[in-house]
Amino acid sequence: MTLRALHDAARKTLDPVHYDYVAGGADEERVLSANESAFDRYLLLPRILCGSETRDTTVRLPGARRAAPVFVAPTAFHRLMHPDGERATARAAAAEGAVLVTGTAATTAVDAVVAAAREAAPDPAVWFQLYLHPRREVTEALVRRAEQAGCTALVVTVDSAVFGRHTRDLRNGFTDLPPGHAAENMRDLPGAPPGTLTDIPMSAAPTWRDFAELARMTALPVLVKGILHPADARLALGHGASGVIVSNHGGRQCDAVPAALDCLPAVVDAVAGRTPVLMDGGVRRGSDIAVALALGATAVGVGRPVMWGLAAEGEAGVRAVLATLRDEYDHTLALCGGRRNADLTKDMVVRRGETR
Ligand SMILES: Cc1cc2nc3c(=O)[nH]c(=O)nc-3n(C[C@H](O)[C@H](O)[C@H](O)COP(=O)(O)O)c2cc1C
Ligand SMILES: O=C(O)C(=O)c1ccccc1
Repeated sequence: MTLRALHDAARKTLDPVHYDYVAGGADEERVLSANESAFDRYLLLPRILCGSETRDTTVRLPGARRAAPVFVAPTAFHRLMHPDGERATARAAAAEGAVLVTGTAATTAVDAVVAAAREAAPDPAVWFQLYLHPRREVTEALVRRAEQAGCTALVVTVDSAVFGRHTRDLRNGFTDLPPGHAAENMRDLPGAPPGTLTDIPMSAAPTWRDFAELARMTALPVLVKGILHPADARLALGHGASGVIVSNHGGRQCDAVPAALDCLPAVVDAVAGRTPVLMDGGVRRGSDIAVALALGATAVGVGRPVMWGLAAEGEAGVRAVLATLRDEYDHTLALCGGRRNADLTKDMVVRRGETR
């Protein structure tokens, strides 16, 4: 099954309101389309007669060596996609050797997510995504839940001082989760009772002080997700971040920002090798992974494709998405004369219409 076929199958099986929730973006959905079309503006310039019969696509990330430079980006409410929800995603990611970033908005508690991953592989890598909460004790309780569950890194999302205006959800009147579904990690924590789309309180004015405080709360590596400006990448390093994720939240927050891929090179320059630079947004095929790596990314995240695989075929569908991306990437690497990820360098990408 190709990613496109899984997307079509998901669209057919899902409640159209839930399909729209995942597919949609903010406002006029300009950034949503820009993320994907940015990849069409870059082309690969392969090197020849320098390849290898077998390639090493493994990647070293904070707290984990993984099979391929692809991770599952944090997305909310997997049980809206499939009854097995996050457990299926966790088993699939672990079996395929990919990092799973599970998050505060998961419909399965983080300890159950890590337990499911461990059923599929002895040494999975599950990271936990959270927001800076208005109340420090809520943030701290989530950090302890993630640590106790066995997560190996934290991801703090910093592009969501306010919820994005999701046009399709507003049009569809989608505000509450169906009965029996909730943001399980929020259970028994102060704040609104779980059950609505927006019941995860987020600080409306988070600061670097709050971030640094969180980083000091834990011995786990902490990555910052939602960096677009190179100066913020430098600040992240100065405040104890173990990695940055260039992301515009899949076009679901500010609808007037550049494509994530277009923000990558300046962040890579600013970080200058001091920490891994991850990116997400619009990655749909193996050659997209190769382009992002050539532009300096250590690994790329996928959000919606995983949701479509989950909706279409549960665990098998997520495995198909991750395996397809890895195979396509390995194939592209071979065609570019690469033996390992680091062989993809900046001189091997050109803008459409240009050559070296
Ligand atoms: C349905 C949905 C829910 C999301 N929920 C979260 C979330 O809870 N936390 C977060 O940091 N990012 C969230 N994101 C953003 C993703 O982590 C990621 O940045 C984005 O989906 C990447 O773009 P892609 O879908 O084009 O791969 C969500 C994205 C989608 C589509
Ligand atoms: O939908 C989203 O993009 C998202 O990030 C989110 C976060 C918390 C609760 C629900 C959705």
